[in-house]
Amino acid sequence: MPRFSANLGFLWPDRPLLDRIDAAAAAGFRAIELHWPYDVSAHRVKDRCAEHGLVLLGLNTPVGQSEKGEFGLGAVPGRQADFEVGFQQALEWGRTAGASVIHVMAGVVAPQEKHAGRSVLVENLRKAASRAPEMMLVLEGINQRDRPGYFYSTIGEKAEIINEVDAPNVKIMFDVYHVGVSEGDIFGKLATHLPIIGHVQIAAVPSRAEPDEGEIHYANVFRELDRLGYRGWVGCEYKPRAATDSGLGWARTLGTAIS
Ligand SMILES: O=C(O)[C@@H](O)C(=O)CO
Ligand SMILES: [Mg+2]
Repeated sequence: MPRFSANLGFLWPDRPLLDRIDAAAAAGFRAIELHWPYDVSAHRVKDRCAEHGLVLLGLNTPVGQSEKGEFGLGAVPGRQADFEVGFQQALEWGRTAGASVIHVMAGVVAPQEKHAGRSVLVENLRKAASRAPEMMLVLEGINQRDRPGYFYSTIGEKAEIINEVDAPNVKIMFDVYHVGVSEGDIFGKLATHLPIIGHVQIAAVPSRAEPDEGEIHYANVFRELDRLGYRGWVGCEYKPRAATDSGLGWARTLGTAIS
């Protein structure tokens, strides 16, 4: 069965980041992943993870100007210089904290700019990948219902970009929730793209709650990941229905364990 990581962007939202790390350890998680931890000291996060023996996986590049609707800058024409600054910030924070993964966020791109956005993203990724050879850079499609206009929502689009970038440390973040909402055929896509899948995330479809309700039977997804030989982490990136701890029973219901 998979190894689970607690996504502290969504789990234990009622407490500060360092307390969320304590909570993840107390719940039995052996790894954590973050969204945008930049207002917390990377040294303190590193120390707190070390206290609990937790692996810190990764974080996201900054969103840019969220008040203007930006949600990442990787594929946004004209914002290359700001992307570089943001990537450097993610890299420095991640290196200091001991992370090994950076989710390079592509961003929202107008339909008429998509063609240019693709070249921008490929170029940005090539530079980023060579600047951070020890990090795995992951690309995630976000479904159009949650984030209209996001640069990509399908696994195929990301696979094409990765092929074009042609760097060994650029991979897919396969968020089963987004794939389920956007296109389905989870097993087919896992099998086709397994060699370039660097990280997996889960949540119920369509609610994005604990992975024990809705359209996807996650016990089967976990078995399929095992059958395919996936050896990476599975990030629990769901929005708890109520208190995070009271919802953790999903693991036992699905025949697995958090740790
Ligand atoms: O799926 C998501 O939304 C996240 O993985 C993310 O990093 C951006 O919000
Ligand atoms: Mg995700």
